[in-house]
Amino acid sequence: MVKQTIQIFARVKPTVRKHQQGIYSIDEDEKLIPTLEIIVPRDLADGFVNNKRESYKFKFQRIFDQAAKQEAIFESIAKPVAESALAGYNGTIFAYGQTGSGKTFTITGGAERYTDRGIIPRTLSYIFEQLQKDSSKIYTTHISYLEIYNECGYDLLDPRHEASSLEDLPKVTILEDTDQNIHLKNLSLHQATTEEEALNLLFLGDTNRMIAETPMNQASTRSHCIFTIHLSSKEPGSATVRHAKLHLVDLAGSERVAKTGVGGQLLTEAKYINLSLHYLEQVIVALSEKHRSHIPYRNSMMTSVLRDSLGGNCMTTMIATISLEKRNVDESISTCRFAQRVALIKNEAVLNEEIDPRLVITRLQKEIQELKDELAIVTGEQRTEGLTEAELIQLEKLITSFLEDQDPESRLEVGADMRKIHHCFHHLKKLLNDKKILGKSSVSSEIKDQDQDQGCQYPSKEEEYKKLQDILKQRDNEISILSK
Ligand SMILES: Nc1ncnc2c1ncn2[C@@H]1O[C@H](COP(=O)(O)OP(=O)(O)OP(=O)(O)O)[C@@H](O)[C@H]1O
Repeated sequence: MVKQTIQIFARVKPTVRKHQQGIYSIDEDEKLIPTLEIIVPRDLADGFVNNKRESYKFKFQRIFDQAAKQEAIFESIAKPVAESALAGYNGTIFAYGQTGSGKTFTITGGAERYTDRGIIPRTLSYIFEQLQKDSSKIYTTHISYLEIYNECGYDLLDPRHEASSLEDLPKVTILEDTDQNIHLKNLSLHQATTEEEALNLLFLGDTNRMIAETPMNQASTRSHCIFTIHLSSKEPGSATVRHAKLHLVDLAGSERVAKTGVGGQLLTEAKYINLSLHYLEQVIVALSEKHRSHIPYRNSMMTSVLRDSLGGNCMTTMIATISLEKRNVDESISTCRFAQRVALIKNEAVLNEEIDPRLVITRLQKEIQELKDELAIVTGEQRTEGLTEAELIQLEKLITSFLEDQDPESRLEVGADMRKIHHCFHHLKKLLNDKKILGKSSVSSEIKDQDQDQGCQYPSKEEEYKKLQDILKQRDNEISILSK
């Protein structure tokens, strides 16, 4: 078991104006815990952030400044989580921040340049590279991609390409079993055997997400997206299987409704988004308080789906995306505050190992068969039904490879089944009678036949015996003459 608090990282989005001096500073040396200091400009101090303080300090595991490359983000944040998932631990990486602060850029990446690839494609690439290297295990990878919009779940991997709005996609609902495990009904799981197949699924999901996006529903801003890599592994011949889920989550914009000042449909959306992020906050507050027995996971779909990631069996990482333009200072401060609370949550990740009942059944069936065979030999009770066509072919293959094997120690292993043993003897006899073998073994009789044709006579056993007796008698006579 690995006990760990949720790891928090901050990423500052590049500003349009190159020098946003005086708004923030990063101190990497302060007792070795990196600190982000946000300085509220004087003209804002009495405004949005209605507070006398001018400077706010927040601690993070690491802070990535504007120039940070996608590669560095992957190496420091996502790679360790992917490694744990490969070892059998659940993992979650979620990006949290206001609209436009770089959540999608960080999680999925930018479309313009290859180097802008985000955490999802890089993680897929890394995972498949590792799977290729490790031949000691058999791995299976499945992908699912869920979008949550206004408290409804949608399957983004619907392959029909018929969705013109989000509502056309299959609706995903939550089911809870008696052990309080969450199941997502209608969320399709797709096997990916190569990086390319997995990337195609990501592309399909992002396309469905874009198609379903209307001006009123700018999906990336107003919905939560959860891309999940389901990994399972087992050693050849073993019935123990390890499972791990790796959630890569792009949350909706975290800005507050009051400030956005929207109306109508957008207000409804903002209310929902706000509500689900509010519920996320409630869960996080409840988890960070000691002795809280009830955690309100069930209040929203997102917290239900991410239940294990928050205070459960998971290694979780949060990336606070921050836009430090003057007008975004107050939102950035609330993002950082949220992150500080998240950092208090303790998770306990366990190795998700289980015995696959199907593999156990197959192994036991084989064992039963072997025991039955042995018992039949011991008791003399033999199986009488004929061997199947497949069994006969298999036996003949075994005989051929046994005969071809140059190793004098090689054995013909057919198990303790008398039917198979008999068949082997029959087959060997047939081979012996085969022309080729007969040809070799009849050489001596052919020579004998030829000699007889030429008038040669071979002595019988009696004649040979008499001849030897004569020689013995002759030798005795010779010895007695010599001794005189
Ligand atoms: N680190 C970065 N480097 C370069 N461009 C960035 C970076 N972060 C964000 N951007 C750009 O800023 C814009 C907004 O970013 P993005 O869409 O990722 O924000 P978001 O937080 O996901 O917003 P939303 O809540 O609307 O989904 C995009 O054009 C993106 O390419």
